[in-house]
Amino acid sequence: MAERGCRETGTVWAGHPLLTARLRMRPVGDKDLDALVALLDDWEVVRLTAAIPHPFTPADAKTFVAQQEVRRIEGKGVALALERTTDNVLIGVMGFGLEHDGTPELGYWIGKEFWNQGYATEAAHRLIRHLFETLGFDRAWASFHPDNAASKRVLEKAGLTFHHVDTCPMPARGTSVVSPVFQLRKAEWVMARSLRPTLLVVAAALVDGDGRVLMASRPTGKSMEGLWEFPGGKIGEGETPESALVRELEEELGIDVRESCLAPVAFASHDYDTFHLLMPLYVVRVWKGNPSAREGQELRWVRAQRLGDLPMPPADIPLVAILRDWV
Ligand SMILES: Nc1nc2c([nH]c(=O)n2[C@H]2C[C@H](O)[C@@H](COP(=O)(O)OP(=O)(O)OP(=O)(O)O)O2)c(=O)[nH]1
Repeated sequence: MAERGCRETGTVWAGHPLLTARLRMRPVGDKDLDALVALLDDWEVVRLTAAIPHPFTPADAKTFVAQQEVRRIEGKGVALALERTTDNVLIGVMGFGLEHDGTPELGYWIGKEFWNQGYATEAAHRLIRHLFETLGFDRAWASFHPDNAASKRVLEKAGLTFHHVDTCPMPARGTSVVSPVFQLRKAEWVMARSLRPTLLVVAAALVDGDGRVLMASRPTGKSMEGLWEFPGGKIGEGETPESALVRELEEELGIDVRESCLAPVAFASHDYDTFHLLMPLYVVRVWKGNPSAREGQELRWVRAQRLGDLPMPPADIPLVAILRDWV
């Protein structure tokens, strides 16, 4: 490990959940016991993993959670529950350990009903950023069973490449296997990230006479579907943020807003996996027409104090506290 990030040496967890577009990642705990058994007592999920017993019982889940707490406290590694933000459902676990050679080894599994939906890649992107940016590691690696093509794809999408092969023990299967070892260096990761575009989006907090804010659900089939966002959209070529917002509000909600009625109050600056989002937020208190859902979204008027109860894109979460003061 070269330099450390902004954390003390020996710390493997910064204390705050890691957020992705669809997931909240936080240490596993007792509240996950039932869900762990439900997802892991499944031969298809565990057959290519090294250390997960089969069958997987409630006692195994208790032992796992207790062991992970000790590892985290001792600074040896952390296992993060992958919780879906829209419904708080546990979909799998991803984490890392320093036991092998002091550099983080990634490990993960996803419950069968959540396979092939991009969750592991999404979580891996976020965990790698945590390792390099927050914890200051300069390399991460992972190995996988040679029959596990899905695991290989996840690592490749997260930017890891083949490094060497190694004999890996699989204690829970009573064997060992010659496995490919993939790795990613921080310098390569920084280079790949510098190629991502910055996406300019503009959004509005429409506030009614009762101090409620209009939120829109992201429609089915779009990224982050089901999360609640501020109406708005991408700033087109030749548009100012204000002219783009006036256009978007007409297209999405059928309302007529004057540029002079847009009050800039905050902005979001957020790293998504494939782009960086820069999004000014304007408060709008005056408009013509009744907002109606024109693009398949659901609309909801929400008191500013209750905005935090809605599942939102991670970029929007810091905006909620600011809006509470404004509205
Ligand atoms: N309008 C809006 N977009 C948001 C918010 N928070 C947030 O992360 N975004 C992201 C989601 C999208 O990636 C992008 C908005 O672009 P858009 O509204 O034109 O998006 P879209 O879903 O049609 O985009 P796409 O799937 O076609 O790329 O900004 C928000 O509060 N309001």
